[in-house]
Amino acid sequence: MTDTTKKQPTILETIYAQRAKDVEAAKSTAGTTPDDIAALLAMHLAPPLIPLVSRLKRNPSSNSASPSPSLMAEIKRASPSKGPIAMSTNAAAQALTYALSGASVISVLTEPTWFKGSLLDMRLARQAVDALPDRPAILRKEFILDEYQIAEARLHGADTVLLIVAMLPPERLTALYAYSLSLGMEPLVEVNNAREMELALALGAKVIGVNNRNLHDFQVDMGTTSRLVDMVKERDVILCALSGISSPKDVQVYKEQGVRAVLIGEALMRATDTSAFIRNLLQWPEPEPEKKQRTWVMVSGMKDAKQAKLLAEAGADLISLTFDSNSESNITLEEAAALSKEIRAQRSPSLSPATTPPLSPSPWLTAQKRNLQLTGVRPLLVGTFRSPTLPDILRTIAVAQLDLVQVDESVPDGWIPHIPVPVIRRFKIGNTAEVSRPGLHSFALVDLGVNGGNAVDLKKAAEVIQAGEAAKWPVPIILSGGLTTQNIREAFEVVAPWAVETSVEKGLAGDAHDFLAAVKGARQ
Ligand SMILES: O=C(O)c1ccccc1NCC(=O)[C@H](O)[C@H](O)COP(=O)(O)O
Repeated sequence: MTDTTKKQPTILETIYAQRAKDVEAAKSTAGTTPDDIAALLAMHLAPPLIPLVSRLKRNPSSNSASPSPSLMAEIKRASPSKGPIAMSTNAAAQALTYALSGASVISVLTEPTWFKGSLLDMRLARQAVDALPDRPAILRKEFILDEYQIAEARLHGADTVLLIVAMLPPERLTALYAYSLSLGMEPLVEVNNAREMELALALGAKVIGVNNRNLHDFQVDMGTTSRLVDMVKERDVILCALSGISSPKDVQVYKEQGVRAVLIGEALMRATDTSAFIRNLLQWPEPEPEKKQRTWVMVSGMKDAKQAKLLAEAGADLISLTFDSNSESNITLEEAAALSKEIRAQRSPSLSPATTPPLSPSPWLTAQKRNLQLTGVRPLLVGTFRSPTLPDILRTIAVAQLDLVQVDESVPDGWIPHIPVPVIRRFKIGNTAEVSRPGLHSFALVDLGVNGGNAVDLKKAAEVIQAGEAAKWPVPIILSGGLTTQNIREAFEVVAPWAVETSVEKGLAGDAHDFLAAVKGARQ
């Protein structure tokens, strides 16, 4: 017979009990014991952190006169209250979409039984956004009851963790809060009523989320946040509203009350056009369309400073010196140093204050291109290497004061982080799978593999660009090989590259000048 006097556990109590068991199992598994996790943290295997508080203060509207709240966008496949929501979600792809839509935080549910999440999801979400110039913070959204889960979170790439006041005895809450801070992570402290808010404030929490959902009975009351707003007024606290938010009206009400961030799961997971949905929900401005920039020109094989100056005056943006003893264009270190000195003395960078456009979310190569364009210094000096050693590259950069280097496939990826200037990686047209890999080379040169005059397959190069960086940004490439005064207009029409490359053959600049003139004529 069932004992009807015995109180049924709430969902929060049930999840707590299961997570306590899960933590014990993980702690007693060889390889993931607390000592193992501590050793891995001591080896600095956890990726670098970003601070939650300052990241939460930045969003696509934060420079406007009346900024809207920031977004904590949640990856939520399922939930105890709704069951399956979006089971086929790819956490990495979803994270990238959120990041490029302007989210300040990506909240990843890592609980497997009711929410169908995992630490792997969180790790992949982190990896997917890692190379973005202003990546969102990663929140481990979990039922945290033990320091072990916080250490695990940090190791797997979290910048912050959730602490639910309703679930933790006050001394546990205090200990977990302090432990999270000791690992550099300011937690998101979740409350649901005034008593819990007092506890969170007493803790000194800087980021407090009011959950509109009562985690014991699933009831969502959108007034929960509004009722607690006054308790944080005049305090150095970022107040966030969590749960049940699905319309611009919901956000507008919170904005007027001084709520600085909203955490949204289900509504985002069900949106068909996530970016448009987010912009409308938060009333963020449309991203400014990329201003059409003139196509850049790189002139390679330069050996003569006077020639370089004339070509720069004629519009060359990048002047490349070849370091390849098998090439006729090879330049010695001494010659390169002298040429570099002359070019540097002649170039006059604009000293007027930089016009810095507002930071808008964009993927890696697009951001590198934009940053280079913003330098305003022309021409930039490139060192082009064939089969170099790393010390060769480093010494040449130092002696010839190069602004960029160009390397071919012989250079291992692992060297690139050791090269102190941006790297252009040369890809042969049939072998372009890695062109848009983020976080390594800053620029991609796609070589059509044809010498001037022969027919070039422009369609293949167009496909590389259209394959898209992070799906929808055209991949900015430097198009090289077989470009002539005759086919440059067609190359612009069919491929629309960010930059094109030509070379000075046998020290004669005539062709390059003609090429630059043809580029000028062909630019739309
Ligand atoms: O969402 C649930 O059903 C739930 C049940 C029990 C404990 C926690 C639960 N959700 C966690 C959350 O706090 C939400 O995922 C989060 O605030 C986003 O809410 P929503 O925008 O309503 O998906």
